[in-house]
Amino acid sequence: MEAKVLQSLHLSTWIGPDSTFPTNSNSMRLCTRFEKKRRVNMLKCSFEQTIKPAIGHRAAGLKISCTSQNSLASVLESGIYTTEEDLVLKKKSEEIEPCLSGRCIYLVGMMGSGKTTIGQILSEVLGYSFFDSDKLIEQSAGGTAVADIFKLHGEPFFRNNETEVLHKLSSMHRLVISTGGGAVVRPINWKYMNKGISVFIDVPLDALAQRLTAVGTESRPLLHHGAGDPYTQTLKRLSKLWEERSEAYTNAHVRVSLERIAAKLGHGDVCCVNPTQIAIEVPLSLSLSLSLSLSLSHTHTHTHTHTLVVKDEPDTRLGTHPNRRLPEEINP
Ligand SMILES: Nc1ncnc2c1ncn2[C@@H]1O[C@H](COP(=O)(O)OP(=O)(O)O)[C@@H](O)[C@H]1O
Ligand SMILES: O=C(O)C1=C[C@@H](OP(=O)(O)O)[C@@H](O)[C@H](O)C1
Repeated sequence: MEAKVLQSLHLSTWIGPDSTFPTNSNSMRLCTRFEKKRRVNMLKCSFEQTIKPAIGHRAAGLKISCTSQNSLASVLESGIYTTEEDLVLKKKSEEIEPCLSGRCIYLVGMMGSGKTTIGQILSEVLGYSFFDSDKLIEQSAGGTAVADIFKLHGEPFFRNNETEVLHKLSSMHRLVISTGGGAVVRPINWKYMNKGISVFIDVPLDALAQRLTAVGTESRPLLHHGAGDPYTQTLKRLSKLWEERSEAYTNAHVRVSLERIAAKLGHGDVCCVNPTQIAIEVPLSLSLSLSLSLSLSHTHTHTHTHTLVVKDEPDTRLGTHPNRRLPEEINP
């Protein structure tokens, strides 16, 4: 990343990639010939997170300060740097956005699969608004946290509110919605989510357990557990929920698989895949699904008008990606 930053600011002529080394998470020092020639003993680049502090969302403000002997630092150059991944995401999102016709994107997946993190990134690049259904439920309960709603009123009360929130959102447009992990279980919720396009973020359970153990399970009442190793307990709870729900996730129009992304990127471990890399896969999967729908329409109808099915009810027969049709009408 550092070398690319420098190149983007045309500093690479005097600072090569081999002359950089990180100092801490948000800065690096540069040792260069420039340093000797101009009697500058340190150059320091500060990376300032300028957009959202989501993991992997690495657009950064770059400020290069130059400290010479016995003098104060001065700013040499500054600019906004965006990683190559951010640019790919932006491009792919811009390509798919007109095909969405304002339809909402519903992210579904198990707890901790990154729906909120990825949803925020996606909404930004699509120019959509972002909603987290859990937050809306909390608002409708007067600011009571999800965990407390479960404790005070029980799960059925929470689920009714969840359905109500999804009902309200279903009449809206240009939203990316992070749904709760259990929203897929009620068929009525699919009736609402199928007004838009649903994307299943599929993350292996052990990776979920690692993430959720790292952040703590306090805010996720279905993962509360008693004694025992937290990782093992969390994995056990997730496995049970997965048994109950895995089929319901196949109702989504497309599936984004972390294992597949990791394999594509040559990572042995799904934990190496950052949220931007996952977000890129959403427009990619959608465009693949759209073009498949298009070719299927060509094959089956031999006409130039392609009407894609709007599904009001869950249909597990079709499964997910790549054959599930999107609720989209395309007129090429
Ligand atoms: N690709 C990723 N790699 C590592 N950690 C992630 C990734 N995506 C999300 N996380 C972390 O996992 C936790 C759960 O993410 P979140 O977006 O809240 O999931 P969800 O909304 O699906 O429950 C958060 O702490 C988040 O920072
Ligand atoms: O899986 C579930 O049933 C739940 C997931 C949570 O949302 P996240 O998936 O955003 O953690 C939240 O809706 C509630 O704790 C129940």
